[in-house]
Amino acid sequence: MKRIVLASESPRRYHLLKNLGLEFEVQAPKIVENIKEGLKPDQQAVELARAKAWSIARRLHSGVVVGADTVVVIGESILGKPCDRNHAIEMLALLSGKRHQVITGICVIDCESGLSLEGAETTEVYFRYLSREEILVYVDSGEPYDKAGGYGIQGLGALLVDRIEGCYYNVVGLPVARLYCMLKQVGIDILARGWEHGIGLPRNY
Ligand SMILES: Cc1cn([C@H]2C[C@H](O)[C@@H](COP(=O)(O)OP(=O)(O)OP(=O)(O)O)O2)c(=O)[nH]c1=O
Repeated sequence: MKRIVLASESPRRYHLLKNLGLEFEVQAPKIVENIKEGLKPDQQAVELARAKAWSIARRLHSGVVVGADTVVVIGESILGKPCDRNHAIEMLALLSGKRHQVITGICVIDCESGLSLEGAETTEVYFRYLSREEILVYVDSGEPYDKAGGYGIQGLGALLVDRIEGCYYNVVGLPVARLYCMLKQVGIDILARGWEHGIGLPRNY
């Protein structure tokens, strides 16, 4: 069984993988998240996912490393995490009543063969019109700060979202179905592993 290393400090990515019944290790990626000029948003997300994965993979001789990076895109702007309260308020005001894209880049590296797979998944997210009051109350919940675009769809941020098109898990930071297909290409079948270990919903769920 190949060892899997998640190159991420994101608690969301950890829980999404854990929910699939996967055994894996976590190592914090060591990169400075510099955005290169001239790259399209999906290319930027992949570039950062690749840098995170390689920062761990270059020290390993075996196993498979997974890196990911999530950005929010609205028009020409790419939103990362807000740096302070005003920045969070600004981001949410920008997203209010509009459609934006959440893009997660993923990179999977098989350390033994050096094979590297990468891709970007896009989900369209439509926000409700948010009142100033709603934005302020939401920001003061503290939820926006460690999240791209300044919201978390998996938490109170669900109340800001009218609807989405595409993968929900992609918005939370890891498109698990896409990752499943990538891991299969390096010889890891999450579905079969979970089944072997009796992971899955109870019959009457
Ligand atoms: C839009 C959105 C983003 N996010 C999160 C997912 C990512 O963790 C984060 C974007 O930051 P990232 O830089 O992609 O990841 P990270 O810094 O949290 O973790 P690491 O680099 O160690 O892997 O925003 C949510 O949790 N919910 C949401 O609805």
